[in-house]
Amino acid sequence: MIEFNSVAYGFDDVPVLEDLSLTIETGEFVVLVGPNGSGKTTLLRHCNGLLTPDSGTVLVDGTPVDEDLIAARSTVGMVFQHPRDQFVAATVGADVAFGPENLGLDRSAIDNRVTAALEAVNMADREDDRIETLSGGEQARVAIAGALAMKPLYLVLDEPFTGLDTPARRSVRSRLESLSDRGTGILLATHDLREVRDLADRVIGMRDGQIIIDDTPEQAFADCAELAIL
Ligand SMILES: Nc1ncnc2c1ncn2[C@@H]1O[C@H](COP(=O)(O)OP(=O)(O)OP(=O)(O)O)[C@@H](O)[C@H]1O
Repeated sequence: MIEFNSVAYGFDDVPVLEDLSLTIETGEFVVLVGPNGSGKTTLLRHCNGLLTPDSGTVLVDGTPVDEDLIAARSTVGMVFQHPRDQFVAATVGADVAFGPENLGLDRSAIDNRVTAALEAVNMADREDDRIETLSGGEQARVAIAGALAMKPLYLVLDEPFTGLDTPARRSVRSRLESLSDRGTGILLATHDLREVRDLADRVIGMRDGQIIIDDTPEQAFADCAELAIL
């Protein structure tokens, strides 16, 4: 379970999140929507300690994130908005191996994780490909594989469809669907609720750093239209 308890956060004393409380259950598929600047990315970055609350707490499976960053980062995988900014190596295999290598695993365990993560995103046998030669959709899937290689219980994705063409969106979407089916909790921020409405268990709508909708996809879709937050 990822828990936000009365979290407040500001940049340079400008408040962004205010008294925000939220619980995401293990295995849930939660979609986060809201206008530009409503605080979605800021919220997501608290899930694995990239940002620390000014007040309040964020807990992952009961442990405050800032008390055990390694545990939080192994449990919560993060896929950023522009996958290109996330890559640390020139080839697919080396990039996906980077996280497990930092866990100090032995080579065969690392290789197994890389193979499984690439299989999960339909990129098996592409380990030697150079990242710069991949399409946008393939890069998005490699970024997801990099997070999966840490065997996270939760996957947090910030606008994973941005800049992708239709086939690539479909492909990322179907990967997320199968991960969710296999029990990975997913928290995904998007501008386009339609894209993932049928995958979501629950939709959270934000405005001005606060949660104003927390409902089933059907109800939330209607509320988003009414509140003009999409
Ligand atoms: N590094 C930063 N320094 C100062 N202000 C920031 C920083 N990052 C975000 N902000 C501000 O915090 C507010 C929330 O931004 P955030 O990126 O969390 O919103 P968002 O809902 O993810 O927006 P978008 O949909 O455009 O990505 C905005 O007013 C933004 O300008």
